[in-house]
Amino acid sequence: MAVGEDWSCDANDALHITVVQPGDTKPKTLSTFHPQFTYPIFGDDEQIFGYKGLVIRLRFAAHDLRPHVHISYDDRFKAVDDTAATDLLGTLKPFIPEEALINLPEYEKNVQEDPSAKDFSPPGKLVYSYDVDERNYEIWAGSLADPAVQKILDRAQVLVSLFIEAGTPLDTDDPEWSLERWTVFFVYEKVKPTTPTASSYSIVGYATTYRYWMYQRDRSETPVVKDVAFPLPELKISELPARLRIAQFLILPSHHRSGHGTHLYTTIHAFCLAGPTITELTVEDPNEAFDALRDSADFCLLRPEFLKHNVNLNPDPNGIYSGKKRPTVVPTNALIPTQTLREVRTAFKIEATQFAHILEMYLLSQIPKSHRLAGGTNLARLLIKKSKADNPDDRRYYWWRMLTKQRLYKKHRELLDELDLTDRVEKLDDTVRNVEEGYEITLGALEGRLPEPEDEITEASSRGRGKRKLAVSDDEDEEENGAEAAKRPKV
Ligand SMILES: CC(=O)SCCNC(=O)CCNC(=O)[C@H](O)C(C)(C)COP(=O)(O)OP(=O)(O)OC[C@H]1O[C@@H](n2cnc3c(N)ncnc32)[C@H](O)[C@@H]1OP(=O)(O)O
Repeated sequence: MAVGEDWSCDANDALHITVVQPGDTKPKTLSTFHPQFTYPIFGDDEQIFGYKGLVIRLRFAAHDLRPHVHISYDDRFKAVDDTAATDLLGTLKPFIPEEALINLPEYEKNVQEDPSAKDFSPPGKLVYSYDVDERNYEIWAGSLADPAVQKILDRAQVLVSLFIEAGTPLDTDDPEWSLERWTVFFVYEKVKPTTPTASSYSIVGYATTYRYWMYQRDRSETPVVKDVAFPLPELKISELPARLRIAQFLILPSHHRSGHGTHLYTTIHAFCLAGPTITELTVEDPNEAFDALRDSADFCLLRPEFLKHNVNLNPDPNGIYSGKKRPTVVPTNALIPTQTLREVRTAFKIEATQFAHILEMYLLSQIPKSHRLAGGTNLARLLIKKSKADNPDDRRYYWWRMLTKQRLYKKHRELLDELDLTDRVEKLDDTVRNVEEGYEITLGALEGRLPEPEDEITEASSRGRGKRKLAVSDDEDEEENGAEAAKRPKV
């Protein structure tokens, strides 16, 4: 319909997100950017009907995220029968706090003359400080049961719909015991105040995390019906064994690719390590960019441990398979030190699938590139020679593919078993190749950035963490298939 085409505009272009701070006489813009998505607000087509020259400006004060919505346009479609311009305020209202709807001069006055700005400090406790390019940043963490945390989070929530695909804002009206499960991390830049009354904090990003009860069955005990006194003693959620799950993770576009996401992630991981009842760190629906960030961070974290323990693939597992006899199973325990790896995984509280990815990536990196697909190795030849290849690095690469295939097969067994043998083999081959290519991208990005192995071993030793066992054993499957396994789209 011609009317519709003329009067429609792209919602992502129309929406401008602006971070403001006090200026000489009125608030000034610190940064401005467009959202990545608007479909949760304006529908799948991300189109707004009925305006020409539409600008929806969503302002946030840099320190406390005080919000404001301002709508302007050159022309508006006059309603014809049932066809009318989108009700912008009505559409936006469920996503923004009521306080954002005051008039612009009043908002600007509130920001410019905010009497509490000078003494503002982010909610929660300061947990980490760092510098990037001679600018100072701080990470603060607080419970969602804290009204100060809730206030900033409520103001920030619309950003979830605008930047995190399939992300949904949290319900901060939940009962207190439930809110207490949540810890929110805020990243702020420590800035020179722009006016004598302005704040010295400017938002960079934030993440929400929650404790997720972890069922742990003591297999040595036979379940029995117990005679317990009623009522039961009150349980404190913080005292129960739990996984910590990252729900929403966001760095404002004006601060992307400066390492803030990595600092935020490693701070959350450190919080997880310090929590005596937290057993593991997991992530809810990570996207590709987050996976890349997490893989690099976890690789840098675990590599010194792997080096310290001389983790590598045994090219001659037990010596028995290199002879004439062809192995019928992947000799996992003879290929990698599963006991040590389980200890490392437990000590570092890394979720099983993620640990397997990092381990595979590390083992791959220990094979010289010329013996990997990325370095042009002769795969067809290797697939004939298999574990009997002459060169130990070729055998390592052969076993690397087998180990990775074993994990992939266990993970996708149901799906793969539906295929006939030829298709199954082909599918697994394709998948292992995709996985390998993904690892090569991360390894390539890290190349030149990692310290020398000797320096890393010293660093790992001085950290002195505990240990136990992992890998691609059947026990791991049980953990992965539990309701608590992270929903990773990655294989
Ligand atoms: C659980 C969830 O919430 S999943 C959703 C995650 N959040 C979002 O997607 C919201 C919008 N995006 C963001 O907030 C940010 O882009 C983040 C959180 C994904 C990344 O934050 P940043 O501060 O830019 O990450 P950081 O600078 O630490 O980058 C670390 C590494 O992650 C990877 N990475 C970061 N962003 C991207 C990207 N867009 N695409 C691919 N890789 C990326 C890179 O390997 C990068 O290292 P490099 O810059 O040296 O190449």
